Amino acid sequence: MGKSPDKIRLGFIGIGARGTGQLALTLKRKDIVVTAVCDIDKERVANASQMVQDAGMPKPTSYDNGPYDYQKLLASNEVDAVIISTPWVWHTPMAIDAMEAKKAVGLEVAGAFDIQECWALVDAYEKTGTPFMILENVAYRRDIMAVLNMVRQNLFGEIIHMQGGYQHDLRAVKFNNGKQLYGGGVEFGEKAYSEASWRTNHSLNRNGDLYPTHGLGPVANYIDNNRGNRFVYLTSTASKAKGLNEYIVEHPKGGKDHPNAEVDFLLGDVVTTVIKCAKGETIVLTHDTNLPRPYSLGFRVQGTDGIWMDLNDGIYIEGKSPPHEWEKDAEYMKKYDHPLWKKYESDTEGAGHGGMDFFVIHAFVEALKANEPMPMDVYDCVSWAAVTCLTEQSIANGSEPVHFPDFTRGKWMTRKPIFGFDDRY
Ligand SMILES: NC(=O)c1ccc[n+]([C@@H]2O[C@H](COP(=O)([O-])OP(=O)(O)OC[C@H]3O[C@@H](n4cnc5c(N)ncnc54)[C@H](O)[C@@H]3O)[C@@H](O)[C@H]2O)c1
Repeated sequence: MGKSPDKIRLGFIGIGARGTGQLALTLKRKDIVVTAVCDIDKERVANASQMVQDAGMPKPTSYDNGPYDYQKLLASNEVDAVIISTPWVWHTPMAIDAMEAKKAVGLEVAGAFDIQECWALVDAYEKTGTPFMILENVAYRRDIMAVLNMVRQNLFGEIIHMQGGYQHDLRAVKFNNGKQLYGGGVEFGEKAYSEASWRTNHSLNRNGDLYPTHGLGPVANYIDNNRGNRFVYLTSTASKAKGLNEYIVEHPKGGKDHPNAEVDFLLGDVVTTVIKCAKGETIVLTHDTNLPRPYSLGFRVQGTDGIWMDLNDGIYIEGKSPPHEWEKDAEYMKKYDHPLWKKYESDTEGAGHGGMDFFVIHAFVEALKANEPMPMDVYDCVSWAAVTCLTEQSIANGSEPVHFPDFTRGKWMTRKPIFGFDDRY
């Protein structure tokens, strides 16, 4: 990969809300140097460049010359790896171009548009052998990793059923006034800023689970997806779509006469999906981003000996817990705390989303330095992301069952689980 002896030379493609956060985290590390920054927004590039210099690194090369300037960054020999944090339509072309240019890829999360796109990612990875990691941060949440320990130590017995989802009131993310990140107006598309300028269009035109990985990635690791198990088929059902319209009509900057009050959003407010796995488990996945609600990913893990849920911080283990009563999970969380969290707790301070964002960058960089497989790889990425286009298909056809392709081409039967087994990353 042509890396410098002890430092990975990183380029950032897309330095908006998420990319800036990832950049700030990365700049705290002594084993990376940020050599290139790229965005179509010149201000964001200038800001990122300044952040890099303020961290004591040399001025990175700026790529801000339009939507394809990232290809120049990829062609340069000043980067070993890239972090891609762009709008969803760019993920696959950028990741494929990066793999072909032999730049290791850390890719932000998204859902897929179609199955061909998923295969194109797999093919590029298999053809080039370039390291690829999907940056699914929730997999590293502290309770999620403690429960991974519990699952592996058989606390719940044989796993039967799991739940998770993206249950996050995004109304103030999907609409703003074109000037600020969250809220302040009911504009989307060209008149809006950050995610409201692109993400909301997906709610307008698509009906499916648009953001599956935060809910699915963590539980997929519990059942060794693509490593002894795999998703076989799903069925999906969408509720009616009302929340976004109501938000526009009731917003002080909106109202029933605002042009956006006429817009018909296709995305059902609550999309519920059931995934059936090869080893017989079921997973219920929820996408719920258009209605008032507190944030909760709604995890549940249930086996022949017990159950855990995050919503009530509750656990019940038959024979250990008082009969038919939830116990609070705090003691279990301490007892089963994952070695990674014990080891790196102090490094997680200030990292986003309760510290879990530290681990996802950490894993990417450490696996690269060690020249070892990424803990969440291209097969994980596509099997989770495929949920989006498969749910669109299921919903469009009256909740019909839709089969997952076997993206591993049979290797799921022999691949060994690696996520969370290593106390380095
Ligand atoms: N893992 C997480 O917790 C998490 C949190 C937030 C966002 N995300 C993901 O991160 C990604 C980015 O989201 P965001 O919130 O930063 O959005 P954003 O709109 O704030 O940032 C996207 C950036 O990409 C830039 N861009 C667009 N086209 C480009 C191109 N062709 N070349 C270079 N730059 C380009 C935009 O100018 C913008 O600065 C999305 O996939 C989103 O789902 C993940």
